[in-house]
Amino acid sequence: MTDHNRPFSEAEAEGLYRAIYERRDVRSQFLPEPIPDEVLARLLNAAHHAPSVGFMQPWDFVVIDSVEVRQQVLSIFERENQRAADNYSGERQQNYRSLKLQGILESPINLCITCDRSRGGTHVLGRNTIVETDLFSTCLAVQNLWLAARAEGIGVGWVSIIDQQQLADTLGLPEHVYPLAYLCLGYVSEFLDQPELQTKGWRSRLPLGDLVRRNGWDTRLEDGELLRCLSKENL
Ligand SMILES: Cc1cc2c(cc1C)N(C[C@H](O)[C@H](O)[C@H](O)COP(=O)(O)O)c1[nH]c(=O)[nH]c(=O)c1N2
Repeated sequence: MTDHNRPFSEAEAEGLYRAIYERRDVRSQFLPEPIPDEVLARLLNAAHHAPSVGFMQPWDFVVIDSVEVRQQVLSIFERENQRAADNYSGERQQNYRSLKLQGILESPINLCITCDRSRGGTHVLGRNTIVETDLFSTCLAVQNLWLAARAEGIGVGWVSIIDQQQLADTLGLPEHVYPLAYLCLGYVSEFLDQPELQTKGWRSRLPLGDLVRRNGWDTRLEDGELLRCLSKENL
């Protein structure tokens, strides 16, 4: 009988950490080959095993392989991306415009992970005070899928430069269903070592030691073992 309480073997733990560290947001490296349904089903099942407030499971998965629908979503992206570029000027704007921020048509499958805000009725256990916990839960489903996809050699790119209402209309979502994540999925030519925004000089990973505080906001880690270990992790 399997002992479900045993810790992961070293190789299993390493696999999990690999998925975490080598997961990338993918926009430019998609290959057109299709994702077999069997593999897609595994990814959706990984998402479906995410934690959720009151076991609400507020997600649905809208699988989009129609080129026509994807073209409509791309148009929504293009309008919003133009507006986003207007937030910058000069060199920063040029850099922004040079970034590839979606792979809607290049990836074989787009997936909208939605959050049904009414699932489970009016009183969901744990959602009495913080009503956004249904959205948080759905984000965890996205992350489960993202990590499982990495382990399967499949890239995922999250496209959020999109007007949510226009997206909801395009997909015919009911009013109580929120389009939380629009994702592009496909096999890739490579997974980059670093976030693309970092290699393109947009923004770098922050030093972890600067982000850890103790017992309250005002106390940073000045020295000690934890800070030394965190600095090592950062390398
Ligand atoms: C909620 C949310 C929304 C977006 C993203 C992520 C998340 C979590 N990211 C991807 C983001 O840029 C990326 O995760 C970071 O740059 C870090 O890179 P890696 O994911 O580690 O490769 C993203 N990327 C992109 O090209 N277009 C987009 O619209 C978005 N939107």
